[in-house]
Amino acid sequence: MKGVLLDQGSLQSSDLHLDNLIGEFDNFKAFDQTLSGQQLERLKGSQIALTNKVPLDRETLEQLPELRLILVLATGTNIIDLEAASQLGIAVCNNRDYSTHSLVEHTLSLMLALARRLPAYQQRIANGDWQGADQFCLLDPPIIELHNKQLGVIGAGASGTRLATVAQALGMRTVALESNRPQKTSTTDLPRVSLDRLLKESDVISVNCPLTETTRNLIDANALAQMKPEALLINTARGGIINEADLAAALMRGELGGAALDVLSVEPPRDGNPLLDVVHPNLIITPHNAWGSREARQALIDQSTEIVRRFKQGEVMNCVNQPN
Ligand SMILES: NC(=O)C1=CN([C@@H]2O[C@H](COP(=O)(O)OP(=O)(O)OC[C@H]3O[C@@H](n4cnc5c(N)ncnc54)[C@H](O)[C@@H]3O)[C@@H](O)[C@H]2O)C=CC1
Ligand SMILES: O=C(O)C(=O)CO
Repeated sequence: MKGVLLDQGSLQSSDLHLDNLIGEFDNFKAFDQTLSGQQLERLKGSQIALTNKVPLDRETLEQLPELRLILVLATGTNIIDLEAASQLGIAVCNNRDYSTHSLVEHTLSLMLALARRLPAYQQRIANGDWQGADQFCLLDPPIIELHNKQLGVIGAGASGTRLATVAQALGMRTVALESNRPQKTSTTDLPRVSLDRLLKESDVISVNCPLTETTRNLIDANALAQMKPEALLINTARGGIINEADLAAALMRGELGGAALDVLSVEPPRDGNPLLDVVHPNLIITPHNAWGSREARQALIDQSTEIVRRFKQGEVMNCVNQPN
């Protein structure tokens, strides 16, 4: 079995054990980075393509008759043309629940930093405001206490439910918007609500769903207008779920309490992004590294190894499409 990993550099794998994964292949080749247009030449003759964020479109897949499996080294599979893969009989598998602790710890940091207005206070100290103050403390801008506030999670899967549990420990009420059947989230602690109710009633909103044609631009100008003026919005899922121009405009008009984003619609944002130009006292942007603890990255490699091992035995684990 020949496998090609297109973007090993994205894993920062020097502190990881890759031997078991590589050992599953007769022939394994890894590239640090694969630029647009290089996918076809690199994947020719391989049965398994491994990719974290290198896209695989229909045109490329149609020219890879030997490809049997695309193993996405991530949970989000929006970089793959799933319909084309299905039609061409190529299975697409993802990694599940590998980074939940890392992602939720990151999201919690963002939520607390927004509520405590850490970016604004850091800036005020850098400006010398505390040093020259009349009183022993600064209390402007106002601090939000999360206890008794409502967290609304969009997507009650691995990360959304874990985040809700952690938020409950802070004394937050939690609700969820979830498209799946009610098994995972039928507890009274995480009642399901409509998008309208979640937007109108939540003090903190966290996006934890995949980017699909249904969720693209889910949070647009209309959705932002429904949110409380002091609401905090966090997105650790995918950039395209929030309309970035609409969010930038809402922030600049002062219509939102703050926002924290770990993901942008184009990454890295080489050509800029409307949100990178926003000057706002309560905006935090992190470089898509919520998943990136060493533990999570090793779990990703270990789960991928298991997927390849089972695939060789004829079982398709974590399949996200319906290959013909
Ligand atoms: N920033 C980062 O480092 C990371 C980002 N992610 C992103 O976060 C997303 C969520 O991750 P997990 O919670 O682990 O995935 P998951 O698959 O366990 O949960 C996603 C949930 O969203 C639900 N969902 C799908 N469409 C929906 C819709 N239209 N409305 C409401 N709910 C919907 C699903 O039914 C599922 O329960 C991933 O798809 C990925 O794009 C995941 C890991 C790390
Ligand atoms: O797992 C994911 O979906 C991520 O975005 C991390 O690469």
